[in-house]
Amino acid sequence: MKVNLYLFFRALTGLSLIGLVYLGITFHWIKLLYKPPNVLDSEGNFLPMAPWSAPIVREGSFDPKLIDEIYKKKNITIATTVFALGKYTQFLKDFLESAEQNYFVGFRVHYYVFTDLPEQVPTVKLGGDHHLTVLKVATSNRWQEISLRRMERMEKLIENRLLNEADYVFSLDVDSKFYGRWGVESLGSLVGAIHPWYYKTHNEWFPYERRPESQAYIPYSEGDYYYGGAVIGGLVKDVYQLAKTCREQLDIDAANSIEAAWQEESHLNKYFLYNKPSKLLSPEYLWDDRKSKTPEIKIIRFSQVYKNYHEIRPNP
Ligand SMILES: CC(=O)N[C@H]1[C@@H](OP(=O)(O)OP(=O)(O)OC[C@H]2O[C@@H](n3ccc(=O)[nH]c3=O)[C@H](O)[C@@H]2O)O[C@H](CO)[C@H](O)[C@@H]1O
Ligand SMILES: [Mn+2]
Repeated sequence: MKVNLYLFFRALTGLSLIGLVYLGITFHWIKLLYKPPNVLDSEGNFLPMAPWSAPIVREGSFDPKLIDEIYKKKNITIATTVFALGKYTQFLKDFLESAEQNYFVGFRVHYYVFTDLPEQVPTVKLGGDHHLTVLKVATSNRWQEISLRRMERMEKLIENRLLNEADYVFSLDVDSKFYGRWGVESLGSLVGAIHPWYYKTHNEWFPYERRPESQAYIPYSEGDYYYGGAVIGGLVKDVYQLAKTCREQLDIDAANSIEAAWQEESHLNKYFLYNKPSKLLSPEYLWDDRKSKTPEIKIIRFSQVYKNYHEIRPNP
């Protein structure tokens, strides 16, 4: 009898422990450090701000004429890096032509086109005070490598040139097209764009890097927004810090033979988690042609164009 009671209590303790672990796993949101922010309000419109008082730029949050007047007096230069390696040179024409219709029209823009195929860079007529420099880089046979090496190349370009040549810098994906105004309203010291596929997703389900072995690791208990790797911007010195830090973290991962789930985008999200952007761009500034327009999107300004991954990437 005594033995049975003992066994009974042992079993009870064991089961309770299993139960607690199960509850712990199921409800790990209990451990959240803070309530994850929403992107939309109860009526389904974009909220005006992130909970650290950073504006979320969207249609209606600025007066284009007024804001242009303010910035005209500042005589600024906006550097823009764009990478087109291998078959991605085919995107340059639409990217540049649509940029010339919509991107910082009336302001000084300097595009830096990184490519392994300079002869394939199309000649596009640039508007007044828009300039373009082609920079030749080595070919790579892995798309992941091409994408993540953008951090290092941006870091070096800033070190060597941009500190003297520009005030702000944006890094943009080339497989994209401008459909609407993208202007000075997007400027800030550190700027990130909310990813079009994840702004209605709870932060537990964000595709952050979840393996603690990677420098891009973000635990399930943290995270506020999911930012797209296709748009990074800000003051030259702030973007320099970002690019340098991400490049260092990517190097550590490479030395440990680990590649984050979404390469530099994962490292960018880690950086933005602990160095919050001072301005967020709503998904108007980073849409996807494959995604139908939703009611909260009043205008699509910049969008990823459709591409057949198997045909254009050097490797699966
Ligand atoms: C919308 C968005 O946020 N997209 C991000 C996403 O997928 P994406 O599917 O948008 O990645 P992607 O194939 O467009 O590659 C990113 C960029 O790398 C360049 N490239 C890539 C392959 C190649 O053969 N040649 C070439 O030039 C090009 O500038 C391209 O725009 O995840 C990537 C992770 O690595 C990047 O963070 C992208 O920015
Ligand atoms: Mn892309």
